[in-house]
Parts: sequence; structure tokens; C-alpha cells
Amino acid sequence: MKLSRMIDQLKLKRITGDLEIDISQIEIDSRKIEPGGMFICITGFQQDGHQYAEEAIRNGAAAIMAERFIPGVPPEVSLVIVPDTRRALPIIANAFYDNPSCGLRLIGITGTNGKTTTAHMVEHLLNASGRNAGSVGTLSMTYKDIQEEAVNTTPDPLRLQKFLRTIANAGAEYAVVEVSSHGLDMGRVLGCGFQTAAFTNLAHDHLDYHHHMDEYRGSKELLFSRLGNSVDDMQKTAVLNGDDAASAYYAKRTAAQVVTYGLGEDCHLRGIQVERAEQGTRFTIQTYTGDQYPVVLKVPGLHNVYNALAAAAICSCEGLSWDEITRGLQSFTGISGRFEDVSTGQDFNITIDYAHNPEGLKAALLTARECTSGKIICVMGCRGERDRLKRPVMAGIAADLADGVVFTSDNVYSEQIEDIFLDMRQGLSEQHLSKSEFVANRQDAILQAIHSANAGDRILITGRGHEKFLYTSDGLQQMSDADIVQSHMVRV
Ligand SMILES: CC(=O)N[C@H]1[C@@H](OP(=O)(O)OP(=O)(O)OC[C@H]2O[C@@H](n3ccc(=O)[nH]c3=O)[C@H](O)[C@@H]2O)O[C@H](CO)[C@@H](O)[C@@H]1O[C@H](C)C(=O)N[C@@H](C)C(=O)N[C@H](CCC(=O)O)C(=O)O
Ligand SMILES: Nc1ncnc2c1ncn2[C@@H]1O[C@H](COP(=O)(O)OP(=O)(O)OP(=O)(O)O)[C@@H](O)[C@H]1O
Repeated sequence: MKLSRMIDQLKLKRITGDLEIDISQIEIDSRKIEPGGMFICITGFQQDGHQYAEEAIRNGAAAIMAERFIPGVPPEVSLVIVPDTRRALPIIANAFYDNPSCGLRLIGITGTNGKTTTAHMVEHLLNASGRNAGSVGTLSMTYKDIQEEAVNTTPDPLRLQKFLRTIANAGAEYAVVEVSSHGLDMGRVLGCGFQTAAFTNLAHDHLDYHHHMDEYRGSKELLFSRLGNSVDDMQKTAVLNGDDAASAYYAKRTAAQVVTYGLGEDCHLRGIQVERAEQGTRFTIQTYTGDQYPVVLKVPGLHNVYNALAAAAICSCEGLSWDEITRGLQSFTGISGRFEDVSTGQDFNITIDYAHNPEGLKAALLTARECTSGKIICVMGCRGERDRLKRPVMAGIAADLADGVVFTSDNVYSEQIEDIFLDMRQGLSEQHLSKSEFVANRQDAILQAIHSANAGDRILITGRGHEKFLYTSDGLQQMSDADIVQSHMVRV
């Protein structure tokens, strides 16, 4: 594509060099630049991409986009200077991949918890009813047999727009995209035209990045404030959790039509008669006209009733019939690492769960209590280099709701586990400490919990869910919680 066409939509720019050169690739990593590509220098959180312009040129870059003049750029390499390359990136990516959102219906899901589960429920409902849907999120980017590894929950605009183009060309009609607050704040989805945007909940997390809950709430607002701003956008819908206080805030800030879901009486789509079923949860969806649709959900926990209601509301807005919605919900069997049973046939259960913030941990422990006749032994840790404030809160929740807790390491990154333990101890009373143990090595912690289990008990291993790597202070180690269990337990 001609450079001139790619940068056409950028308002503020200064250019030196030829505007009519063909650009064969856009890239933000100098190591991946191929001859004829354009390297975009990002001022990162760890490094300044501008220092890699020289390497990109050595690798054959035909153009450089930067935030400031870069000395030594040869005349045959075009230099485009913009005020903020991170903000320019989605516009460029959208142009380069020929506006993939135009050929797809995009559904965006944000919230502290439940994005992945809800997104996969929606994808499942759409595919089960014969629509062609792909998804983008924490687990991967997937459409039929196309699968790409996820680096972030919401990928950078290059990966995102490229994937959307690939699946649009492969016949996808829908893409269900998990939209993280980081993604919104960094403009990763600026090139996406969402038809429907949904909100699950707002709870304590990511205060290392957002500093304050108001700021965190404000970043998610961007998904809704950009919906329905023109006459053409009247069909757009904001699907909001009516039982979460933040929804009123988002409802005020969107021009799209608002549909609420939840258990509360005022919700447009209500979950009523919620009760535990043998394998999951039985409940009835009541629409605003009073129609009722019973559902038996195979995934347990009240939080999953909320996720199912969100998915039902989204799919109803997308035109699925109630028959398609209830059948799809009933055939949904869950996703990797979310309250996943990894038991090996012993007389106690072992479950892994991705809960890594206070609300998620509470949801996982309450669900465990619902499904367990014996004691609950929770294995948990808190991540290094992330929101320190949640450490004592999570430790307190674990010790309040479980019968025993083995505190251990999660991804500690460059921190020392003893420092993380110190933070967690702040949330523990004497009574809590009497049922707690601290075992730094995660594998030892899991095995210790297993050895302490009796018939009917459940070991709930939280924090890492589907993740296959553990980031220790010594580097990356291949280790999944499920593998630890499977490799040490004899299947009976
Ligand atoms: C803090 C943060 O979000 N950082 C994200 C950001 O990295 P960055 O731009 O700061 O990158 P950097 O490492 O400083 O490098 C700057 C630039 O130099 C370039 N570079 C670097 C080295 C080199 O040799 N050559 C080169 O060109 C890099 O490619 C980059 O363009 O942009 C990268 C590309 O888009 C992201 O992968 C990266 O996410 C990191 C891995 C991350 O951990 N992010 C978390 C906080 C995050 O975004 N999480 C949310 C979900 C949270 C949740 O809901 O649980 C998510 O959406 O994933
Ligand atoms: N609606 C919900 N409300 C509260 N907790 C939830 C909800 N849905 C899921 N959880 C809890 O959060 C954990 C993570 O769920 P899920 O992966 O669906 O959320 P997420 O928002 O995608 O998380 P992340 O952004 O961190 O990847 C689950 O394992 C469960 O313990």
C-alpha cells in the first residue's frame, strides 16, 4: 500500500522523503522488520522504540514513523513524524488492513472479571446457531482452525487488525473481542467499530496502572462513549450489568441504546429462580416483556449466571432467537482454567481457577463452597510487579472463605516472594494465620495441599488457570498448575 494512503487519516504529521513508496509491512518491533516495511517507534513503558530505528533501517525499513526527528535516516527512507505514535498506530493499522471492522460485526466485552468467559459464551452461542464467529482475548485469537497465541488480552492494533482482516477474508461474520482497560487506555481498539459493547463488572484491580478506581472506571468508559455517536450508529447497543453501580455511569455516557442484565428487578433481562443444579446452575431468563426461558448452565457459580445473562443479552441484540440462546447456553461446557476440574479420580476434588483479583477469588471460593461437601483448601499467591494493594485484600478473602490456605508464589517477576508474603500477611488476623501456611515453591505448595486433603474436600488452586509459564525471579519456567497435578497424582 502507498505510504500516502496509509497516513491519509492522520491529522498532524511532518514528512520527509517519498510519500508514494509502497509499504509492504508495518511493525513496532525492529527485530521483525522486513525489507519494504514501515517501522513505528513506540515510546514504551520499558524501552523507547526510537532507539531501534537504526536497526529497523539496517533490516530494510522503507519508512519510519516517529515522535521526533531521528538523525541519520538516509534519504531513501521516508520519515513521518506524528505527536503520538501509539495513537497513530490503530489508524495506520486500520488503513493497512483495509478497515476489517467494516466486514465484521464486532462485539466488545469489558469489565474486571468475566470477559474471557462471556466472550467464549457469546462465540459459542453464535457458532452453535450457525453464525461464523471468532474471538480475541486472553486465551488466544481464534476462528475455526485459525489460531494465534495471545500476548495480551487485547492485542496491539497491528496484531488485532491483521487478525480481523484474516478472519474476515476467511468468512467470519462476527468477532468477539475482550477489551481490557489497558487496551482502551492505550488506544489498542481505536480502529474497531463495535456494534455491541458489554460491561461485566468493576472491582478492585490494576491500580498499579490506573492508580485510582475512578481512573480505572474512566478507562472502560471509552468503550461506551464511542458507541452510537452518529445517526448511522442508532443500532448500536451497550449491554450493561444492571446490578453493578458503574453501569449507571456508563449508561449516562453513551448515545447507544442501553440494555441491562442482572438479578435486580429493574434489569431488562433478569435471572430469576437461580438454584444449584447437579453439575452447574439452573435459572430462568426473564425478558422485559415478561417472557421466561429456563436454562441449565453446566458451568457452576453465580458469577457464571451473570456471564450467561450478559451473553444472552448480547446475542439477543444480535438477533438470535431465544431458542438459539437457551440451547447454546446449555451446551456451553466452560473454558480452560476457569473452575476447571483437574481431579485424578481420588476421593477429593482438585480445581484450577484463573482468579487473580479480589472479586474473582471471592467468586471462585463461593463457587467451591457451593459444590463441596468437605473442606476447601485454597492454594494462592499474588503476582509480583502488579497492584500491591490487592495482596492483603486477597489474602484476607482466601483465609475468610477457605478452611485452609497455602500461600505461595504466582508470577513473581523480579520481586522477592518474601516481600509479597509480607504484603499478604497484612490482611491476615491471628485466626487467619492459624489456618495458613506459606510455601514459596508453587509445586511444593500444591502437593502439600493435596497431601492434606480428606475425602470430600476440594483443593482450589487459583491465580494461573490456563497459563503454561511461571515467571520466577530467576526467569521463565514452563509450569502449569494442571501439569503439576497430573504429573504427581496417580489416576485412580
Ligand atoms: C504495560 C503494557 O501494557 N505494556 C505493553 C506495551 O509494551 P511497551 O510499548 O511498553 O513495550 P516496551 O517493551 O517498552 O518497548 C517499546 C517499543 O520498543 C520496541 N522494541 C523493543 C526491543 C527491540 O529490540 N526492538 C524494538 O523495536 C517494542 O516492540 C515496542 O514497540 O505494548 C506491548 C505491545 O502492544 C504490550 O505487549 C505490552 O504489554 C505487556 C506485556 C503487559 O504486561 N501488559 C499488561 C499490563 C496488559 O496490557 N494487560 C491487559 C489485560 C489485563 C487484564 O485484564 O488482566 C491486556 O490487555 O493484556
Ligand atoms: N462475572 C464475574 N464476576 C466475578 N468474578 C468472575 C466473573 N466471571 C469470572 N469470574 C472469576 O474471574 C476469573 C477469571 O474469569 P475470566 O477469565 O472470564 O475473566 P477476565 O475478565 O477475562 O479476566 P482477565 O482479564 O484477567 O483475563 C474466573 O476464573 C472466576 O473466578
